[in-house]
Amino acid sequence: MIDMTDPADRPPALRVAGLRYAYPDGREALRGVDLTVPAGGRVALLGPNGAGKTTLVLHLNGILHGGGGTVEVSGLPVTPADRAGIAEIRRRVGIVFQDPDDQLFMPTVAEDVGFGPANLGLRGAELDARVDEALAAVGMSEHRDQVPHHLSFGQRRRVAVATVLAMRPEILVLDEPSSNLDPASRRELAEILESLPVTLLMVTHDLPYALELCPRSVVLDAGRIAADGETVTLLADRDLMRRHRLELPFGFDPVAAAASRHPR
Ligand SMILES: Nc1ncnc2c1ncn2[C@@H]1O[C@H](COP(=O)(O)OP(=O)(O)OP(=O)(O)O)[C@@H](O)[C@H]1O
Repeated sequence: MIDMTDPADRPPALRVAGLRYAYPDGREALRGVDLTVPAGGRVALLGPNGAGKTTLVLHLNGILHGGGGTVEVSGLPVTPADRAGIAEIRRRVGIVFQDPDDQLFMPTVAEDVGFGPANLGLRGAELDARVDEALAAVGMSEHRDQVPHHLSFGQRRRVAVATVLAMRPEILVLDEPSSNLDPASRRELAEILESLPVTLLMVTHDLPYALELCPRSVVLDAGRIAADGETVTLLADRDLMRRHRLELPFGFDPVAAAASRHPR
C-alpha cells in the first residue's frame, strides 16, 4: 500500500538513540550512537574496519540487542522480546549481507526469492508475482529456475538483493554492496539501487559509490558517530578523512565527481 501522508508528517524511517553494545567478551562496539534517517533518505555509513558499522546494522532489525538505548523503525520500537512486533520490523527492514551465500540456501533462485514471502503466507499466483517483481527489479528474471550456487558472484549478490526486495521493505540496508563486483556489475547494481523507492542505508568502504548513491553520509569510528553531513562535503574534508582512515581512490576528486553528476 502506498503511504500518501506527507513525508514531513511521517515518523523517521530509522531513529537510533543512545545505542550502546558490548559483545559477550566485553568488547565495546557501540558507545552511544544517535542516528535519524527520514523516510526516503539515502545515507552511507562509512568508517574504518572495526568501527561498529555491522554491529549497528544488526541492531536495526533486532538481531543484536540488549545493550543500552533505543531503535525505532517508522515509529515502531525494535523490541526482540515482542515476537509479533519483531516479525513486522523484519518485514520492513531488509538487510542484504556482504556475502550473498549467507542469504541463498534453496535449490532454485525462485525458491530463494520466494522464501520470505511464503513465510508471510503468500501462495500460488500471488507468490509467483512477488518473485517475478523482485527478480525483474534486479534484472535476474531469466535466471529464475537456476541453482543459486551456479551463478556468478555478482549475479548471486543481485539475487540476495531480490530476496530482500520480495518482502517489499521500507528500508533497505546493504553491507558493502559493491565489494567483489567487476566495474560493469558495480555500475549496474548502482542503477538498480537508484531506481528503488526505499529508504537506503548503505555500509561501504567504496567512497565513490557512497557519493554516487547517497547524498548524506555518516562516519562511525570506535563506536561513535564522528561526522554526519553531505557526502561530498565529508569526502572533501581531508583532515576528517585522514582521522578516520578513509581513503579516496588515487586522483578521485569528490567535488568534481559530484558536479559532473549534478551539473548546475
Ligand atoms: N562476535 C563478536 N565478538 C566479539 N567482538 C566482536 C564481534 N563482532 C565484532 N566484534 C568487535 O566489535 C567491533 C566492531 O565490529 P564491526 O564488525 O561492527 O565493525 P565494522 O565497522 O563493521 O568493521 P568492518 O569494516 O571491518 O566490517 C570490533 O572491535 C570487532 O572486533
